[in-house]
Amino acid sequence: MSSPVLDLQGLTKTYGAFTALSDVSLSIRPGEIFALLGPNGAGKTTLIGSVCGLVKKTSGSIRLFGQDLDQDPVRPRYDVGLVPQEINFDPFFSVAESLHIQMGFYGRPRDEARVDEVLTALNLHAKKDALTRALSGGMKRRLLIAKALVHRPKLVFLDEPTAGVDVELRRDLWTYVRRLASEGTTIVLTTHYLEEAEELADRVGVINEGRLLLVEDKASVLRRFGEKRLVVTFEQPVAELPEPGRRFNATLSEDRRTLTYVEREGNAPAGALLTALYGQGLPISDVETRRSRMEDVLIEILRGRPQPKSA
Ligand SMILES: Nc1ncnc2c1ncn2[C@@H]1O[C@H](COP(=O)(O)OP(=O)(O)OP(=O)(O)O)[C@@H](O)[C@H]1O
Repeated sequence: MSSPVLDLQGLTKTYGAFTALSDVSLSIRPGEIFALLGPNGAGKTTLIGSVCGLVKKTSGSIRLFGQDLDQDPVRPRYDVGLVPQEINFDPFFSVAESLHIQMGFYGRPRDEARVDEVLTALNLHAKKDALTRALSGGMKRRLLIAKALVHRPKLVFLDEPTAGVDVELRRDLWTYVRRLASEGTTIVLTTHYLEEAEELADRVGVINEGRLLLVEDKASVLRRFGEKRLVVTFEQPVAELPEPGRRFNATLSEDRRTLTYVEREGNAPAGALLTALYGQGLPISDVETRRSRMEDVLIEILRGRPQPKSA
């Protein structure tokens, strides 16, 4: 496998007696979209800040593009972009000017075409000459993203990029993030919109109280921690749990009209039970299935279901 874009070993950050990050080891692969998930105060922003130079780590090592930041804290960071949680630009610059300043800040030459390209991609070109303070909240967020990307970083941190933005912008951003990743940019995303992680991520990491609990492919996490629930409603109450239901360990409601089956990894598929029930000729009035979402899965993990081996 190609060498990691970012490699953390034993990363720890303490504030006095408080430990914000505890012995975090994590490798981010080139071109992946990695979602770092966890509750408020888990340590996500502290981790990102340590890589971007906003937080001074207490111990451990950070290698960016193969280079140890203790040895060279500046050069590798030129290829990193950060979309911070908080809006932080000078209100007196125009949109275009703030992007030119950003490029200069990252040591890139002035490049009108690049600024136009990023503004167009983020649907902000019409506001090119507006002062940043005259932008709406959603436009300010687009500009934050434009600023993080204008210098063509190889690794981009998106720290809750869609907090407080409308559905349309969220969808636009997802499309854009996918495009960046398909072009080879590596993305690390934190979000409390778990649907966002479910949509975008290749892998997820779950962090809580400064400790990384799990790192795994998204599909595998959903499969292993998630479940599929099949609810079958019969037209009339049945005398007892029909035979296929007993075989599958399904349950019957008190009114004997509804059968529920929970399919977890390793169980027989819900479809097989449904086929068997139809085979019995019992009149069924409704069938409902529900698959766990990332939100359910995260709650399960944070509740401390037996931990699998991390990747
Ligand atoms: N400068 C600081 N001094 C003391 N404690 C801090 C400081 N910065 C962060 N912390 C603490 O470190 C912990 C981790 O904070 P962090 O901002 O990394 O969480 P987070 O996972 O990004 O949370 P959120 O989802 O709310 O943004 C929190 O308990 C926070 O209060």
